[in-house]
Amino acid sequence: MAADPPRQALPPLRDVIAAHGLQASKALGQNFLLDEKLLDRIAAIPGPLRGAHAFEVGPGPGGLTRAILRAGAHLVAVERDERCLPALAELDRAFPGQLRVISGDAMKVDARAEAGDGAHIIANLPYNVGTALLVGWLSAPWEPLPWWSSLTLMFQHEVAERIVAAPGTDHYGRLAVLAQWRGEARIAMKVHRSAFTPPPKVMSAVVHITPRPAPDDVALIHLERLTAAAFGQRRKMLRQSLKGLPGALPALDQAGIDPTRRAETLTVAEFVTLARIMGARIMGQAQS
Ligand SMILES: C[S@@+](CC[C@H](N)C(=O)[O-])C[C@H]1O[C@@H](n2cnc3c(N)ncnc32)[C@H](O)[C@@H]1O
Repeated sequence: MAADPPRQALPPLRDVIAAHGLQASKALGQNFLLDEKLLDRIAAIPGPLRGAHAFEVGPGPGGLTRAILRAGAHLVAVERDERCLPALAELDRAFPGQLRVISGDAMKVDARAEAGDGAHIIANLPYNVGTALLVGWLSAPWEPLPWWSSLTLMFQHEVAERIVAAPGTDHYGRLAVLAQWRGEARIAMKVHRSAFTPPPKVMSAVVHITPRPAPDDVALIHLERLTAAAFGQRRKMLRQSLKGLPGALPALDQAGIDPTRRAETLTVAEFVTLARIMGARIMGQAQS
């Protein structure tokens, strides 16, 4: 379906940055994307957005914001840098009724309350809070799905690799287990550093995550404790790294997992099985 034209012609993003004096701030992780074709491709990753709700962190001068609005979404965008607000107000006028901008820190905003259930989260994330925001969205209650429909998020390439990593690879760790327990995670697009203004030191990638229904008998807390202990000493055998975690060694035995294996060799399904057994044992002890 063709993209919605804005009600009034939009100036090129480079001119928006110049007109509003938006010198990029390193402290705010500002690396802007100005190529509108690239931005339209990113906004297309979640699938058709016409009439959908979307939530964006860090719209900045509004490049990705425009693309999401052109795709027909109703968007709530949270921006910490007040210098960007006039540029975003221009977008509000160009796409009337589609955009609501919240001036503030995304770490303190209740995204679910602001964007509503079913929203697609789409963002070129500031690198300093990107992982914390992701973990927050992945840790949201699953009932049996989370409140959001999908996550389309730009990270530094190394972080993207940690999210999608397979067992037995160097990047496999807590983030991979959490993301892949909760959803289907894939790298949807690699983005060269030269696409950004100013260019960051490293390459970037867009990760797309769609949620899968959570097994209702595994509590996040058990999976977190397990992966923290196991990957805290990732080169050690599980019988060593899990020694201090109550219930973990009997759970290994019950699951038939060789205690001489190392954390990085366990599949996400094996971690989930262990967490389920640990949780059941703790519940059983509490009831006896
Ligand atoms: C990588 S830039 C992306 C800008 C724009 N979306 C783009 O793609 O060109 C990150 C943006 O997040 C904003 N930001 C940084 N920390 C933030 C926070 N805690 N809450 C909300 N926005 C934040 C920055 O001001 C900046 O506009």
